[in-house]
Amino acid sequence: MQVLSKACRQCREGAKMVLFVTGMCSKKCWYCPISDERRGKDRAYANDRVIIRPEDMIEEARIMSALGTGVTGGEALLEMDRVMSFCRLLKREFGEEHHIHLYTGTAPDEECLKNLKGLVDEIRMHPPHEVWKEILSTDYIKSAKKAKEMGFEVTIEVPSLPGLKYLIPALPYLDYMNINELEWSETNAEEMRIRGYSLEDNYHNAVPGAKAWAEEILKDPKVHWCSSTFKDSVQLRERLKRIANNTARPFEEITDDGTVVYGVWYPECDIPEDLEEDQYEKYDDRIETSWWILADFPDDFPGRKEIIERYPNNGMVVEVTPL
Ligand SMILES: C[S@@+](CC[C@H](N)C(=O)[O-])C[C@H]1O[C@@H](n2cnc3c(N)ncnc32)[C@H](O)[C@@H]1O
Ligand code: SF4
Repeated sequence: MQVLSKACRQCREGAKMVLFVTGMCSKKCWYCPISDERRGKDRAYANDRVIIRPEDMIEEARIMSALGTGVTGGEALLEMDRVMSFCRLLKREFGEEHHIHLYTGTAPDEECLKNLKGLVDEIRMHPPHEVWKEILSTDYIKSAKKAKEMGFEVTIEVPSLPGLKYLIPALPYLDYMNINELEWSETNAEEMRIRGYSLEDNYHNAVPGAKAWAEEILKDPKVHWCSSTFKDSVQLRERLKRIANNTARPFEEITDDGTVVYGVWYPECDIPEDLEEDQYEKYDDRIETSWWILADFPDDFPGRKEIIERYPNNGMVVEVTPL
């Protein structure tokens, strides 16, 4: 039976915050999907929120009721002090049980692991594609052995590329292996085309054939396949639902996609007396209330009316429907 890591289980529930420590990285993986907006910039984000002060990160974790955090980048370990102080803060605020896994393209040595001990629960290494063939003679295996000895959970996570079978001998040194469906992005598109890869369709950023490369290694129960649709839809949707449950106003409806829906009325008369106070919010030019009140009783609300669907907590507007 497949064994799923704690980090992956929390991610599936939308309960893992993504902590992007820095966009800096000295490696040049041709398939790296990091966006131009983030790549090479020393700026930190908690999910999509820029971190100006550490409290921004705590606020983001709180708003989604995060049970854990995935520390990523760029190369997070280039900013060791920042990683340590962010993780320390998260553990202090949310308790030891707040599960932290850290992505790295490096093979952390003993000194680095000592710094992370007690702050990070799982080390998730990404040996670049060009070393897969000789994986057993790389520092990634040395690092995996040391990390396990020190009590970390140890995972290798790589994108699905030809040659995954070369990683099979690494499995005994690991707790888990994660194969990400190869993801197409604006920043790796040119390199993908050079290698003859194409885009599945206009709606998904998956590359056809990527699952077939993983077929053999996936027979091992330690190995987990993470599809790009899963990342784009399930993970995001579940996180939005958690944020919506914490932030939606009493008159907002939470959808199965984790968005919120409400009505907007630009009034041409006074607010009807039977509209209870917690059922609306008043602004200079408009009233926001339940969408169905405006849709079911249009004559009680003369003036322009519309239904808004948006990401929770004042997020991006998805749809505006005039009534
Ligand atoms: C983008 S990296 C950033 C963190 C760190 N620099 C590293 O390489 O692990 C995060 C994860 O994405 C994976 N990855 C890299 N390129 C990918 C691609 N094109 N599609 C899917 N996953 C990819 C890596 O294996 C790694 O596990
Ligand atoms: S190590 Fe990670 S962030 Fe750096 S180039 Fe490779 S995939 Fe991108």
